[in-house]
Amino acid sequence: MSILNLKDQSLLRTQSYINGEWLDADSGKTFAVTDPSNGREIAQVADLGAAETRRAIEVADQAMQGWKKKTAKERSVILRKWFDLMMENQDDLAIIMTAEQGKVFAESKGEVAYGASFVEWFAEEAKRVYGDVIPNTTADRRSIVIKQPIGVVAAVTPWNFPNAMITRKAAPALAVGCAIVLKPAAETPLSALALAELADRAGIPAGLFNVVAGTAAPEIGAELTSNPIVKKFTFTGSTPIGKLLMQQCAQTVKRTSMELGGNAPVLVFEDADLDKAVAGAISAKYRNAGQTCICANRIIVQDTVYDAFVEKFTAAVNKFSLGNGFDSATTIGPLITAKAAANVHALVVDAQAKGASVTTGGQIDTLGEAFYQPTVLAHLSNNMRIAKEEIFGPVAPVFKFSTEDEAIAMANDTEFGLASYIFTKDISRVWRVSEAIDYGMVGVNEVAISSEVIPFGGVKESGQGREGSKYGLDDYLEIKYICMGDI
Ligand SMILES: NC(=O)c1ccc[n+]([C@@H]2O[C@H](COP(=O)([O-])OP(=O)(O)OC[C@H]3O[C@@H](n4cnc5c(N)ncnc54)[C@H](O)[C@@H]3O)[C@@H](O)[C@H]2O)c1
Ligand SMILES: O=C[C@H](O)CS(=O)(=O)O
Repeated sequence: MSILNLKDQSLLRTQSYINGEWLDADSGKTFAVTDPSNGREIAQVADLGAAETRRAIEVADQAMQGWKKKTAKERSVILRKWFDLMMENQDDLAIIMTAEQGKVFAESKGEVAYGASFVEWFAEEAKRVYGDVIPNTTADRRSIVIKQPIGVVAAVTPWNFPNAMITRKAAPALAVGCAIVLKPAAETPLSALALAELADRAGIPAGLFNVVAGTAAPEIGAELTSNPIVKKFTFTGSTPIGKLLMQQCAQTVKRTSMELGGNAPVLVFEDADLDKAVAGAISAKYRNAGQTCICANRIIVQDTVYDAFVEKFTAAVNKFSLGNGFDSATTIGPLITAKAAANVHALVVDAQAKGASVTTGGQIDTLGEAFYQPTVLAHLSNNMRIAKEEIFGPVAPVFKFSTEDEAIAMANDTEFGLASYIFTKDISRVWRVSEAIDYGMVGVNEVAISSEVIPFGGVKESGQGREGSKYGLDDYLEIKYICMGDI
């Protein structure tokens, strides 16, 4: 009996979806999915492993042979139906997401729409996969370029966006004619399985979209990264795991896409609109309780406006309401686990021990061990762990700089390079700083930078490849050059 009050209870799937069928684990084992806000069990989910993963890859290869021969328009029509079904079931998908991931319900609804937008976008982009006719160097031949689906795709995704991180991969892969085998995070499999249910209803043929849920991530991952049938491996998650999986893919020379960790700076210059900068930094820091890859990880403010910024920012943080994501009064939910909250607290304790001051928050909340108080730290220094590590929680360290060159140096003093944000009214400074900082994405006086139409991705150890936008198809296509003689 489900504890979730869904309009359509059949969206709550607990078996994996392989070759168009709902399957238990070979072992019969299951694992618990729990609500982070109270530890209550939501469901027992079939706990699959490497053997089932291998079978999923094999059926994906078979299913792809027919799918890739369909026209882009035929694939587009089916993907559009998947989009329509996601939006028709937005509330139920959001209930499932808040229950297993903890995010505020309004954010869950937003993520479902965001996830659906990738399906809508790539249903259209599929019809614009163009080739080239190359003006040749000799008159007796013609050279053309065509683009073809890369092959069976394997995907591994994180718990923090349990819908959108899946469709951001599955939609372009399916759009160009690939099949995909997905391993979602064990913390949030129900969102992935609900997507599979809707894919089935949309008429996505059996074997094309396969979801293998399980707790044996290393074993499932080993199969996905080593099986020679898999031609593309796409990962969204932490940088350490991304590096490991890239190494595993090397043995079969798989093409990889990596969407990894971040350490986003927010640079606030003295000429910025301070209220706009505070509002932007608040949004960039505390979305999803600070558990996004592009969250503000270091807020870096010019010394002449530092005290005013900290005062305004702290006042805004004190307006947050910590609580259960289903409570309409809640503006910040729990972290994914008690361990996550303890990890965040360790960063705060380390900073305080090295001289940081807490202007608000700074503790695991009495609401429960997964609840971390919205926190602001001032008087930071570069020797603190929080200056270098991805916080992944609702803690805002506010650093100070004096000159533009110092701000750029501080922003670049990290192995990460995903998102960054600049607040200034000086248009010359916008260009100087945007071009000087080493990041895949730069928000200028704006932090809501993500959508399906933009190339999302990072540089350095934040990953490789881009998801979304017209560039998002490239990761799932191979270029073929054909030279035609006897002209
Ligand atoms: N760049 C982006 O677009 C983006 C988006 C979301 C999250 N992230 C990053 O993801 C991290 C948070 O997510 P997380 O905690 O789920 O990350 P994680 O790396 O711990 O796990 C991500 C996925 O990898 C799986 N995994 C873990 N170990 C594995 C192994 N040995 N073999 C195969 N699979 C394995 C997990 O089960 C999960 O499905 C943060 O670093 C965040 O910045 C990046
Ligand atoms: O956490 C990573 C997500 O990609 C963030 S966003 O929702 O795409 O901005």
